[in-house]
Amino acid sequence: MIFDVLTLFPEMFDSVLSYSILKRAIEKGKIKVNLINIRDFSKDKHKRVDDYPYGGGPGMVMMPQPLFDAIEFVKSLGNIPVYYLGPKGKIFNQEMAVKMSKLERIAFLCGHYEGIDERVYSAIDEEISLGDFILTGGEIAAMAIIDAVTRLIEGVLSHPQSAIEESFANNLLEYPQYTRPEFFRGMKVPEILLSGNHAEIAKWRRQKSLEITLLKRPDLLKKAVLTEEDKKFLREKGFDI
Ligand SMILES: C[S@@+](CC[C@H](N)C(=O)[O-])C[C@H]1O[C@@H](n2cnc3c(N)ncnc32)[C@H](O)[C@@H]1O
Repeated sequence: MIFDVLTLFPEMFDSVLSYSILKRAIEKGKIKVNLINIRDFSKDKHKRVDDYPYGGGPGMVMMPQPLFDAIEFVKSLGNIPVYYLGPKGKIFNQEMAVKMSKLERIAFLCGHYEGIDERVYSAIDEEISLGDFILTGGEIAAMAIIDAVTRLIEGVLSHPQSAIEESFANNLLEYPQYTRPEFFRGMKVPEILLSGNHAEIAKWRRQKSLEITLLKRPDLLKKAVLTEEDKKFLREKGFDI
């Protein structure tokens, strides 16, 4: 899968792409991150990409010309959806990550300063937000999304089961995980996990997953695919289903 990233700060991506799963995904040829510097598209003799907002107000706004040209360059490479990363967009989630992971190529436009000239919205496909807060630029949001999507691409994780069991995969939060030692500061690993009884462990994990989701994110349960046994368990815990 190819990610095209339109940014004023391509160097910001260096460290994130040089470690762990993203590094290995690049080495294995599973993903390619094509960093495109928006400044290269500026027709201004000083390579300016921002200007003062009409009507006054603080900060600078990214000018339409370099952004339109950069987006049109990406579009000339193929049928590539261009997502603007901005706080007014649909909030990113695992379902969107799964959909994106099935695409061959996708582009992200990272804003900066006070954001982009409103007319640029006519050139993008959709705006995606990382959450209800303001970032300095879209770069960190693009990195987060690239990371979440890459994990879902076949052959990227050495244990593909991880992506299936992780939180949000089925609109349930993941069950609790433990590792060595068995005892730590008076806290003991649940006995069932030491039993070697895989069927009972699977049952315990499923119930814990339901319990944690009920406690921390009951909103997710409405979208989760639940068995009759799950529903019975949740009813016993007082959930109206
Ligand atoms: C400082 S923000 C501009 C915020 C803008 N003035 C507003 O109030 O909506 C600069 C850039 O950061 C990015 N950004 C900020 N918050 C974001 C979020 N929650 N998700 C994704 N990108 C975000 C956008 O690309 C935006 O153009």
